[in-house]
Amino acid sequence: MNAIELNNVVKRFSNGSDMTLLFEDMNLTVREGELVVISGEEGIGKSTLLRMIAAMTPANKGSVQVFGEDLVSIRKRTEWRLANIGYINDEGCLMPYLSAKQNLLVGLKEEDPQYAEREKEAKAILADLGFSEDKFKESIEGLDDKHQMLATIARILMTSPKIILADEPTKELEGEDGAAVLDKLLHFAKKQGSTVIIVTNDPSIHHLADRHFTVSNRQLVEIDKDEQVH
Ligand SMILES: Nc1ncnc2c1ncn2[C@@H]1O[C@H](COP(=O)(O)OP(=O)(O)OP(=O)(O)O)[C@@H](O)[C@H]1O
Repeated sequence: MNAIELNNVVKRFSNGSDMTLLFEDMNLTVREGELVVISGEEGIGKSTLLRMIAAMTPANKGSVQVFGEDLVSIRKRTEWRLANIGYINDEGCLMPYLSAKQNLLVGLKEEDPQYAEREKEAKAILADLGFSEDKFKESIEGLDDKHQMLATIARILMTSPKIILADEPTKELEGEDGAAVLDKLLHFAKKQGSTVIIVTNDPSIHHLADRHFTVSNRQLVEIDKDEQVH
């Protein structure tokens, strides 16, 4: 089954008399479970593409479908997003004064019947991502960049999203740290059967992708694996 299908999409933004045309007759099909990487110059529309798939901004023309559902017809967007999409970026979706574990359990009270089960899951995810006991009790703002990003990923993984959209997830991390974080994310995504789109210009990630695209002439162009520079 196709997880994501964009057909003949036009996307533009108007700022007063200025108009930015980002995509024109753009098409993309991503199969369930696939890992797609998108790279390209700054300002070319990569984040906007992810935001269209997450129903955060609409296409001006054409259709965007996720698991066969046209995003135009979705009524409760926030609920739909929470149920289907895990969106990772460096703006962070975590509360800085809470610990990683508390962030994973936000919305649950200790007396809730499902608390114990969810707490077990949270601990297992954090431990798998390499958190030691004292690290997952540390407040988010007390963690280093790598563990902050891992905590963000853990929060997303707690919801077992069908689709993970990651916008430059390793931008703030140095070489090996970035690779280690990404390795964890991809390992979990595979385990959960999630479909993943990663926007990144980090060449060390490109070879991990099932398919790699860039944006050229307002369309997505697939880069042949053999042409990639490592
Ligand atoms: N909500 C908006 N209103 C107006 N213009 C916007 C809006 N969102 C994005 N843009 C413009 O669209 C262009 C593409 O932005 P986008 O963030 O999608 O690019 P990008 O390829 O992800 O670049 P970067 O690597 O800098 O994040 C930019 O010129 C940006 O200013």
